[in-house]
Amino acid sequence: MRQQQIQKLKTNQAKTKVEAAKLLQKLMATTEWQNAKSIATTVSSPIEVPTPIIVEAARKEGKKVYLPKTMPHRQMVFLPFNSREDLITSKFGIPEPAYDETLVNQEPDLVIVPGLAFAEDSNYRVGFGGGYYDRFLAQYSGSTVALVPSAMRFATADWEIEDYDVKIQKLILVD
Ligand SMILES: Nc1nc2c(c(=O)[nH]1)N(C=O)[C@@H](CNc1ccc(C(=O)N[C@@H](CCC(=O)O)C(=O)O)cc1)CN2
Ligand SMILES: Nc1ncnc2c1ncn2[C@@H]1O[C@H](COP(=O)(O)OP(=O)(O)OP(=O)(O)O)[C@@H](O)[C@H]1O
Repeated sequence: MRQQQIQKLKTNQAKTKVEAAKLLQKLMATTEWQNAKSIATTVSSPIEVPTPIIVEAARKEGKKVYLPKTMPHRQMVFLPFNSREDLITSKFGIPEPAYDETLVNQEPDLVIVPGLAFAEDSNYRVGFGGGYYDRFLAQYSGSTVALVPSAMRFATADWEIEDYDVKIQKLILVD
């Protein structure tokens, strides 16, 4: 399912990019966004919802922006995003902040959760399969949202839901 979905997202890259602007507008209208002083997002790959516009919007509103860094044992920590130049590309090809224990923040006010597919009726998701977000979200108590372009949207989960899967609090959908 994951491989099939990656292919679909590749085919729909241009459409996802167009929809991203609308998704950001809807995100900015939520109370979760408006109340957040700190937000966590990712450095998007080409098949994902582009995140530079999210970072820009957050900065403009004075919100602190955090990015994930993957750690041993499939752990993930969030570190401040200051400049593109400070990021180090991981072995998975994703630029990440450098590790600094004193800067880790595992409770940003709002986490924008990435994924490959989202179920509209249950808010369950499929990610890249590392289990990083499921492990993190099991410990996290703030707000979670996901930006869902049409290519990631499913009326219901046609995949297996596992015990460790964590629902996203709010899915932002295109009209
Ligand atoms: N843009 C973005 N950044 C992100 C995520 C994401 O979904 N999107 N993540 C969301 O979680 C984390 C990284 N997720 C990962 C998920 C899976 C694998 C993974 O399966 N790696 C394989 C090697 C690749 C392969 O299968 O060939 C492995 O560990 O064996 C790595 C990272 C943190 N950063
Ligand atoms: N809270 C957890 N504790 C221990 N193991 C976990 C936990 N959550 C997930 N896992 C393990 O991680 C593996 C990957 O999970 P899954 O396939 O749901 O990843 P994903 O949600 O698609 O990926 P990601 O969260 O990185 O985007 C599973 O094999 C599962 O056993």
